[in-house]
Formats: sequence, structure tokens, C-alpha cells
Amino acid sequence: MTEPREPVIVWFRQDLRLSDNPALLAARDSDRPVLPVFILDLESPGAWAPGPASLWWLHHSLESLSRDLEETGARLWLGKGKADEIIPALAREVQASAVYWNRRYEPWAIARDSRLKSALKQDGVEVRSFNAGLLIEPWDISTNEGKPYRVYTPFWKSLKAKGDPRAPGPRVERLDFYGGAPESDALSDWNLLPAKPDWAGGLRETWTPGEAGAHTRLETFLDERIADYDSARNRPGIAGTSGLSAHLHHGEISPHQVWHAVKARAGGSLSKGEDSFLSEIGWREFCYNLLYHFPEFPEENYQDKFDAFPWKENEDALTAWKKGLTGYPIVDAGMRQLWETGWMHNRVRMIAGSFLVKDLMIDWRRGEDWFWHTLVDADLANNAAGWQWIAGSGADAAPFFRIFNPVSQGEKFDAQGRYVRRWVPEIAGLPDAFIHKPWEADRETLRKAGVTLGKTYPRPIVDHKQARERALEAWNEIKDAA
Ligand SMILES: Cc1cc2nc3c(=O)[nH]c(=O)nc-3n(C[C@H](O)[C@H](O)[C@H](O)COP(=O)(O)OP(=O)(O)OC[C@H]3O[C@@H](n4cnc5c(N)ncnc54)[C@H](O)[C@@H]3O)c2cc1C
Repeated sequence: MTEPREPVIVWFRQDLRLSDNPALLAARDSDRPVLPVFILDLESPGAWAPGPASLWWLHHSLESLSRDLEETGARLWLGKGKADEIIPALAREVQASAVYWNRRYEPWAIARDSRLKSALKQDGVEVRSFNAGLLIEPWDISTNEGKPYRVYTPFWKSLKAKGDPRAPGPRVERLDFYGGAPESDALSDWNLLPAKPDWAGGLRETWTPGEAGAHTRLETFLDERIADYDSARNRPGIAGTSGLSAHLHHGEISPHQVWHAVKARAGGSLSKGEDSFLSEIGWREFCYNLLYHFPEFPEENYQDKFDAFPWKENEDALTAWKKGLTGYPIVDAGMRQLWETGWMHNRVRMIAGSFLVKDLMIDWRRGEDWFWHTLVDADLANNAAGWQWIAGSGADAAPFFRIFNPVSQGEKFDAQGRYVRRWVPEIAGLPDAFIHKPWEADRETLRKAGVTLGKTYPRPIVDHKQARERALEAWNEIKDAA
């Protein structure tokens, strides 16, 4: 008679893939049966539980992961609730000898995982965690003084000086599946998809969540776009970027896979486009580095002097911003792209973010919150760093007094108005000269374009010049504080 073999639980989290998945590989190689598990834990993150757009993505990503696991001979076990309660209970029930997972870096996740680790160890269960999501662990990179980096350029130089990150691991093709787990939840019972109303049509049209979708995106980007990335990445009217952010966030592809795919195509030295693209992957690393070392970053100004900034409460203006009805076409286009597709071009995130924080003087955390709910790539590290960068309150942030002008930004980066016409169709008939400033068009031009300001499209909700002065006055009040 063969001995019953105690399984290894592989706890999937933000690593929803079968290739280059260190925890899964270690379990496969452990010579024990494997039980793959995902827990929908909406309690542990508190205010940072994933928003509706992220949950839409998660549903499809889990469907894809389940299908892929079935091809290896395994089934994904689903449970809902506090992971630090469910995992130990499950481990006891199946008499697991080990639980493996890949690390996360959000403060709430670190706290939960260390609680869980102690509980499992007390039960005599082996626990191993791995790095699957970052090129470098935040504790493995520091300045010459042994301090965390606060400025991107030296951080990136130092990361590159360490040489290529590890090569991606292979795809797991077969698993010795442990079939004795209690009944799993059904994914459909979690109701992660919107029903009434179903607002996800634009998301479905735009994205293919899952590991296969991630690799198709990367291949298409490398084949068609990376050569021009350095210049095209700032033009929202063309598909000039990779669109990989949500895939990276959910761990359907690893930065190691991206890095080595770029390097393999490049051969010897990197082109401008390749170099520039990898440096954006470097920004992602930098943001995680900040989040790890400054865990209050998503909620608190990194620079304390911003605590005294006189933010305005203005719900009407906030609503106009969210709905893409500010009267500034590039801002409105971005906010509508976000609502429709769950994604916004990086250049426009900066313009729309600046408009909220500086023109409307609304606290950056209100913008962070809206992005958190609406982005399919909503990511605690990148979102917080993006907003603090915009607000000027962050580490290595844009200085507050550099205030984006939404008209000249539009004219520079969307010169032919392609982006604005796509997302703000009610002004599409305006000539290029007015597409970023409809209020300057004469009556006849507006009439020909079918635009009635204040009716078919709003007048600007603030005058940028005055708003800029008001913001600078507020900045002058706090700028000399320690
Ligand atoms: C206010 C604001 C909020 C943001 N919120 C998020 C967020 O919640 N999640 C998120 O992934 N990114 C966020 N970003 C960063 C950036 O806008 C997106 O990563 C990028 O637009 C995603 O598109 P892409 O995959 O085509 O990027 P690409 O240009 O193809 O870049 C490749 C990858 O590099 C990383 N990256 C690129 N730019 C940045 C950046 N500035 N900071 C950190 N990582 C970067 C992303 O993982 C991205 O997928 C935010 C930026 C701003 C200004």
C-alpha cells in the first residue's frame, strides 16, 4: 500500500500564470501532489480592496488560469474570505505539508502574510515565499549609505548595474494534482462582473485578460511598436505603448519575461525605443521600492509640508472631472477613455491628474481613489506614486509650480486632435486649430461643427490662467515649510 502523500498548497495571488512562476515550479518539483488555490480576500486590504474594474479583470484572469491549470491535470480551488483564516483551515483539512506563494509588497499584504506564516509554522506546515513580480526585491537595493533610493535615476542606474535579472522559469505543463480538497466556490458565485448595468462593454472590446493575452500583447508590441516607443509613447492618439500594465499588475506576465524578451530581440545593444521601454519597467520597480520603504505613501503626503496645502472641497468640479465634462477636451477625453476602457494613456493621466490637483485644487487622494475604482491596472504602488508625482508631494516628484497647461499639452501631444475626436465626439467637427480650445472658436466655426458651448459641450469649468495663479499662491503659502 502506498503512503498517503501530503499536498503542497500553491496560493496564487498576483501571479496568475503558469510560466515563470517560482512558487508553482517549486511545488511541482517537490515530489508531492499540488493543490492550486486562489482566495478572494476583500477584507484584508481594507480601503485598498480591488475596485470594480480590477475585479472585472480578475474574473477573466481566473477563468483563464483555471483553463490553463486544467490542461496540466489540476483544478484551481477557490475560496472567499480572510486568507489568513482560510489557508490554515484548508491546510489542516487536507493535511498539507507545505504552502508556497509568491510575494506581494502592499503593507496590508505584508502584515497579513507574516501573520499567516507564523500560524502555519505553528501548525508544523512548511512555508516558502518567492519573488515573482519584481526584478529586484526592495531590500536588495540601496544607496551607498545603505538607505532606500528616493530618486529614480540613481535607482535605475544601480538596478541596471547589477546585470540582467534571473532568466524566466519554464512553463508548468503537468502537475500531480491533489484531488482531495473540500468543495470549491464557483467563480460565477463571486459576482465579479457587472450585471445591471453592464458597464464592461468597452473593457471587453479592449482587453484579453489572462496569460495568453499578456504574451500576445508583448509580442505585438515588440513586433510593431517598440522601435518608435521613445517618441510614440507620449502621443495618446496612437497605440504607441505596450498596454501591459494590467497584465503586469495581475502577474499574468513577469517583468523578468518582459526584460528578457526585449533583450533577446535587441541582440547586442538596446535601441532607443527598447532602452526607453525598459526604463518604464524600471519606474514600476521604483514605485514598489517607494511603497515598501514608505508604506504610508498611498495615504500620506511624502513631503510633510503638503499637509498644510489648502485643498478645496468642490463636489461639482470633482463630478465634472470624473465624467469628462470639464470643458478642456484633452482632460475630458482622458476621463472618458478611463470610464469606457478602464485605462488611460500615461501622458493624459498626467494632464488630467494635474488639472484635478492644480486647476481644481482638489486633494490628489480623491483622484487616486477614482483611478483605483476605474483602472483595470489599478496598482497601489504605481497609482500612489503617479498621484504624488503629479501633486508635487512625492519623492522625486514634478515640482508643484510646473503646472500643465491642458491646451498646450493637447496641442503638443495630440496635434491633429485624433485622441480628442475619438473620445469627445461632440466636438469632432471642429478644425484642428480649435480642437483643444473650443471656446476660442468664432460662432460660425462652432455652428458649422455643430457645437453649442454650454449645451452640446461644456464651457471650461475654470479659467486655466486664473486657476494656475490661485494654485501658485497656495503653493507659496506652504513651500517654505520644513
Ligand atoms: C496619476 C497616475 C496614476 C497612475 N496609476 C497607475 C496604476 O494604478 N497602475 C499602473 O500600472 N500604472 C499607473 N500609472 C503609470 C502609467 O500611466 C501606466 O503604467 C501606463 O500608462 C500603462 O500603460 P502601458 O502598459 O501601455 O505602459 P508602457 O508605456 O507600455 O510601459 C510599460 C510598463 O511600465 C510600467 N510603467 C510605465 N509607466 C510607469 C509609471 N509612470 N510608473 C510606474 N510604472 C510605469 C507599467 O507597468 C507599464 O505597463 C499612473 C500614472 C499616473 C500619472
